Amino acid sequence: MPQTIHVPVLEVNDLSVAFTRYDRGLRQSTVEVIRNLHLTVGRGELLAVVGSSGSGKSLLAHAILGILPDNAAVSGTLRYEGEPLTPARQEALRGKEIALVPQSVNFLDPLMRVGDQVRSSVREGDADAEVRRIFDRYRLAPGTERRFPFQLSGGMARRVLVSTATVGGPRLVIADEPTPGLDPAAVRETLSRFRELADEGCAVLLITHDIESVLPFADNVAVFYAGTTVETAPAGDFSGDGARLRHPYSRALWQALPQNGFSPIPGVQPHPSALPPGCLFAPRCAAAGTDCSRERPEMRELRGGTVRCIHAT
Ligand SMILES: Nc1ncnc2c1ncn2[C@@H]1O[C@H](COP(=O)(O)OP(=O)(O)OP(=O)(O)O)[C@@H](O)[C@H]1O
Ligand code: NI
Repeated sequence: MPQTIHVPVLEVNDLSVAFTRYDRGLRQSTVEVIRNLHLTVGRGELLAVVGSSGSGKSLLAHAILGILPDNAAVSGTLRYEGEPLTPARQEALRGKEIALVPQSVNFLDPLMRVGDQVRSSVREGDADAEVRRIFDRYRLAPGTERRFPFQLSGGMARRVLVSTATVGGPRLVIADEPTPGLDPAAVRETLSRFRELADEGCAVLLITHDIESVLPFADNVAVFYAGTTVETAPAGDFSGDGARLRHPYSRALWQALPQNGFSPIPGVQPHPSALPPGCLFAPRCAAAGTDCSRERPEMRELRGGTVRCIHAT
């Protein structure tokens, strides 16, 4: 028997995303908003991506799908099922094998009945039957098909977005903040659906602010800070006082939760156009020494996860 080689569904290696701005007349400046970003998601894995607003989570999703605006320059490598994810492949797979649950319900076409929107994402089989099957799965009543987006509640619109993304049987689902504005029961319900997709063999990348809600459903967590990953950890490492976490920022995020004492982190995340030298978190880090400001720490493996901090043990 040939040995099974474990290839991740998605591999992101040294990704960077920069935007070119034309300030005034011919003056042009480039701002790098994502850099040195690494992550992998495997079959059956739910990877939660957490980090504060503006840390680059949505841009990562858009880079994977190939839907960044024209003034964005991307470098690094993306691999899907072991093969480079070229723009042509992104276009061919987008909305099919690779599906996005977008951050905003405004992605629904306001002038199109929701049944038609979901139907257009069906890949094989009887389209009407597939739409009924997926609506049933996400507890959307049959009459929902004929409604327009403005006739849906926020929670229903979210479930329509999930239906659209999953009706075609994707192998990689990227959900960008799929639960804002939902009550706690609806949040758990939505997250358990993503867990189900992972259990069926899908690779799921779930972007969220709500680290606490996602933990029971996630296998691993990638922590973003100022446009890069500072740590990847098994979800179980987010527990107790956070001692098992590797990066001071992950620990700070964890300790900022109300049930963990609500200790806020002093300072703010640096703007992409004014990054500090060395470690990006150093100016806010209680454990930082002068050595932290010398160079950008490399991502390294540590205790079953990865970390970008020279002092982590
Ligand atoms: N089209 C653009 N041109 C220039 N800068 C941009 C553009 N889109 C996003 N950015 C910048 O890139 C950074 C990352 O944005 P992104 O939307 O990925 O953050 P996010 O982590 O998804 O935040 P949130 O949690 O608020 O959704 C921000 O500083 C943002 O201002
Ligand atoms: Ni976002």
